[in-house]
Amino acid sequence: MRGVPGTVEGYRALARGRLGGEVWDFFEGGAESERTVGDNRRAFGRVTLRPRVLVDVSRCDTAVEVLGARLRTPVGVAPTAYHRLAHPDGEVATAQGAGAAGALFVVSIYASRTIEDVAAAATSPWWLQLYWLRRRDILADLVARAAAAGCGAVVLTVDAPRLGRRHRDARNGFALGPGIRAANLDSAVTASAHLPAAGRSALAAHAVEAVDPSVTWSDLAWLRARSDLPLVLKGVLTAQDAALAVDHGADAVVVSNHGGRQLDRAPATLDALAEVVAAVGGAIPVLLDGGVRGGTDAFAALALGARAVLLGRPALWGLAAGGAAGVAGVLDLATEELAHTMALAGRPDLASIDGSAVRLRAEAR
Ligand SMILES: Cc1cc2nc3c(=O)[nH]c(=O)nc-3n(C[C@H](O)[C@H](O)[C@H](O)COP(=O)(O)O)c2cc1C
Ligand SMILES: CCCCC(=O)C(=O)O
Repeated sequence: MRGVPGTVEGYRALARGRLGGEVWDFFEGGAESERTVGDNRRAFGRVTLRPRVLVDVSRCDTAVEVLGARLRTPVGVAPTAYHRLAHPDGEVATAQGAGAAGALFVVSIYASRTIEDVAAAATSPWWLQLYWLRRRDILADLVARAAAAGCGAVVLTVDAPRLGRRHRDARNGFALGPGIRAANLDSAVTASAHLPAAGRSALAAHAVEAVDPSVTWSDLAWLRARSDLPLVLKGVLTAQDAALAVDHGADAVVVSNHGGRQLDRAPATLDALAEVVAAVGGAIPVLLDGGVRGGTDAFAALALGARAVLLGRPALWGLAAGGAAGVAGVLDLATEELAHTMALAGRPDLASIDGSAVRLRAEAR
């Protein structure tokens, strides 16, 4: 990659220059007014850091363990669909980039490379994200394949019984071209994602067809019975659902509003984090995604109780800008910024980043 960016925003600018308008809109966009997309960022803008001084920070250690995964950094890659939209090597490049950074990679059920190809390229832990498909036989087959390939956990996304209304994609009549497909799903199931129609997103139409909107807490036992892998629920935003997740045996939750792409006016994830952490009461790890754009954001989320954070769009920017090197570049930048913030805030390891390290102002400045 020529002209390696020194900031995550720099990768965004590079990606914008490389991606077609429709793909850019698909990556960048959110639901309805995109209010929640902005709120995720604004919440980080309200954070003030409270530094401690005269602490030995000659070594700042960002290593963390999550559900048995040993990671060099608490900044990982969130599941996002169809990485070949960003780079011809798709999720294989993402896995290589995450591996170079020692970071977690959560592979989407809508990955455009096979689980087996991703597993062969991965040198750091990876998990598989699922939507609850109407075709349970396909889900059962996927979790078995993932376990055989070395997957560390299954992440069930619970905030998308149908896709959010994303006006950019509808306006663009966004559909997948013939060259990029959900490589882990039977083409009979995915055909509708390739059918363009004026004024609607083919992906949204496909989701209505493919995803089972009737699933409830009691169905989790079905998934549990088909896999010994830890089960992570992604998309929890309230204390009530956090408590239910613990009651139903979830091994972790991800506080997420899907990057503002599902329920518009859902709370910013940083604002929802405290109530989820309190409700879980230390029983299981809590992760967060949404609006994390660097190590200082990660520091704030960790201080408010997250064990780790995930990057959605920034990982796609890195991938579009420079393939595996770009993904590693984004993750390394965030991790270096985290270590730097730890040093200047007098918190040399992740355990020392507690609630006393931050304050949330009422309004962003
Ligand atoms: C282009 C794109 C595709 C996504 N695809 C998925 C997906 O397949 N499964 C999923 O659970 N979440 C998906 N997400 C949501 C991300 O996992 C994550 O929650 C979100 O991007 C985090 O916010 P951020 O982009 O501000 O970092 C997607 C997000 C984007 C931007
Ligand atoms: C049916 C594709 C879903 C991808 C997704 O979750 C997203 O675009 O946010």
